[in-house]
Amino acid sequence: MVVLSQSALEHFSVIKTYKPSSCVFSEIPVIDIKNPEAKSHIVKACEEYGFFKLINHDVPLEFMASLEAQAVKFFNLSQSEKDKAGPPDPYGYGSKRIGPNGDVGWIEYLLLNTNPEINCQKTLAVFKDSPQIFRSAVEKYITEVKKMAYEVLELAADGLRIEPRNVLSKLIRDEKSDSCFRLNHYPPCPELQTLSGRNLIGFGEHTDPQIISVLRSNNTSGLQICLRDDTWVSVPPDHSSFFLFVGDALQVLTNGRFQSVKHRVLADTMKSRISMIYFGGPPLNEKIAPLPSLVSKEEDCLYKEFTWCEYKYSAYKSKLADFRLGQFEKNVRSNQNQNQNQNHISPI
Ligand SMILES: C=C1C[C@]23C[C@@]1(O)CC[C@H]2[C@@]12CC[C@H](O)[C@@](C)(C(=O)O1)[C@H]2[C@@H]3C(=O)O
Ligand SMILES: O=C(O)CCC(=O)C(=O)O
Ligand SMILES: [Fe+2]
Repeated sequence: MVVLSQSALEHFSVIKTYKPSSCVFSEIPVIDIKNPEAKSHIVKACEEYGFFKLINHDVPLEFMASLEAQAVKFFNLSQSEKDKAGPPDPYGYGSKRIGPNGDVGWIEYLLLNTNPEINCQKTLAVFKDSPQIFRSAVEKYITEVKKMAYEVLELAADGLRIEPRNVLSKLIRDEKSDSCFRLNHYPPCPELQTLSGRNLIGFGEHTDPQIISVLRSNNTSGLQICLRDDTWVSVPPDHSSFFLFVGDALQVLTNGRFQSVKHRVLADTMKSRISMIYFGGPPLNEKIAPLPSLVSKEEDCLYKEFTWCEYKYSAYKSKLADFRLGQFEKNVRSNQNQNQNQNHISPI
């Protein structure tokens, strides 16, 4: 990614934030996956925040480190080399532009389908003499993270007392599951120092459309989540743990009992942030609707049924900050309420 002069920054969004010390998320739910009470802790965190930190997992730290090293190797290549893995369609390398509808951020990324057969040739080709090293680092990491995500969804089903316990996990375990994986790089932006009290958006606010997202980053901060009272809080980084996000599809499956969490990433002046995120999605033809065991009366059912393909299609027509679930609610909210993006983002 090319380093830009300050005048060139004007295409990006900046926001005013509170002093960093006053908005650190100190109450972040930390869940030990091996704790016998983990199932109820997961349910509580998904209800209250749609987000939690997971510790004591079995994903080997060396898998995280090897993949991070491969990501650094890729992002350190020249711009012209990286561009050979783009543009994202949606898979492949992208820089600054996120999605097809005009969103931009201080970011470059690689978006991959978790099925290695789909569309990753152009990315592998960039690794010239060592594509197999990159591919194996991605596969080893994803295999372990998926196992952990299945277990989390099974614990969530136990905590919700729904049966069978794989009712949620089977959706992302299916060999046709439409899951994807993203490596993000947020370069440092020294020019930010002159924009006192303002922050540059790395990845704009949004909810993830899938069932569950599992994020791991290096030790650089930047991730923020939006609490129920609409305040943004910074999540202290922890490179050996995972951060899990409830996605829109899980919100629908639980009839709104779990809520997808709005999150965003701010760029840092000095440090590079590298993150890797697994997005567990259902098969394209899977019908998504509130699970009958979580809806006591028909009139309490909050969402219309849709296929994952329909939701994904509509997501790709939306902008990052749009409230994508609105059109699938049974009692469609007014346009004004549907716009959740109430933060004041201004060009520089
Ligand atoms: C602006 C967009 C990028 C996105 C597709 C979309 O049209 C709206 C949802 C975005 C998002 C957010 C979570 C994941 O990073 C992602 C891969 C996804 O599934 O939905 C991205 C999409 C993308 O970058 O292609
Ligand atoms: O890079 C990060 O830390 C989060 C990015 C994110 O939310 C996403 O890729 O959907
Ligand atoms: Fe996200």
